[in-house]
Amino acid sequence: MILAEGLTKVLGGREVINLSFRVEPRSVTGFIGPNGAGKTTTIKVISGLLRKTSGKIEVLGEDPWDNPRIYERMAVIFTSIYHPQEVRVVEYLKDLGRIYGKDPRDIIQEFGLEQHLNKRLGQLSSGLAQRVQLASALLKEPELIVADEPTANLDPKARSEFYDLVRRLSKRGVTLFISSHILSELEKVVTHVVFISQGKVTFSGRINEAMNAGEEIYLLVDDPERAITILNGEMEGGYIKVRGDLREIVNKLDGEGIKIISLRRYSLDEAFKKFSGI
Ligand SMILES: Nc1ncnc2c1ncn2[C@@H]1O[C@H](COP(=O)(O)OP(=O)(O)OP(=O)(O)O)[C@@H](O)[C@H]1O
Repeated sequence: MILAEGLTKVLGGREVINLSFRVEPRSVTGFIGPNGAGKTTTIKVISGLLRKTSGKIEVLGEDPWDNPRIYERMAVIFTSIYHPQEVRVVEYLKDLGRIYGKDPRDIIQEFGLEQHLNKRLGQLSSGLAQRVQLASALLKEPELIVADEPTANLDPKARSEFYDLVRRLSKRGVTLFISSHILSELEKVVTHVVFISQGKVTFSGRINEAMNAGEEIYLLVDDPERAITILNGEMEGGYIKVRGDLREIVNKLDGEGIKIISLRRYSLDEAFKKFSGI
């Protein structure tokens, strides 16, 4: 769906990205990196808003700068909605519906926008604006959605609604490429990740490969003092961090009558830090 090979972009005389990665069809791929890593620059090159400096970029099999026709098959979503603020939701969706030859009524219903149709785009809360943006993106029935920090301005409830939509779209077969640094939620929806740090890819692959790279296991137990001694672990936050075979660890605690309240292996955040040497 997206293929970058030695893709570079020079801005202000400096090479800000130099990347190789691939986005598999029907995946939900998280594009993860700290501020300034080059996510927005990469997404602008993918969207054909910026021309690459060198290397290869293919989106739906074409170079996005030379083949604007691919935009009929993809949608790009940014943190904020870039459309005339005084236009009403209903006019906006109807206009787009006319362009793409689609009746917007089903989408309006699916996205629960009926009671917001007369609001102007400039009046919408961030969550609602993001919902309208996604609804409008779907009017073209895209095969690929590229989203740059789509949840950055959203509160936790709106973020969780956004990720529910991502799951639904993914079930329909849409490929999604989503940049973010809010990893705790992205972790629940992505199938693949591309980690980027200082313009370079530090890991690219399936999420389980990224998560398996962690050797630590984090445990919340009802008797941490005793568990630390038994397992030779250390406290990290409220959790005990241990290394070793998961089954052996659980058996040892069971044998001592220590109850495990919660257990987790690794988070996307920790995987990112490990791969990026942070
Ligand atoms: N027009 C420009 N001229 C010069 N340097 C730029 C320009 N645009 C971006 N940069 C630099 O390129 C680097 C990558 O920026 P980019 O916005 O792509 O990062 P990002 O990962 O999206 O970060 P953020 O999460 O803060 O948006 C940064 O160091 C930034 O300062």
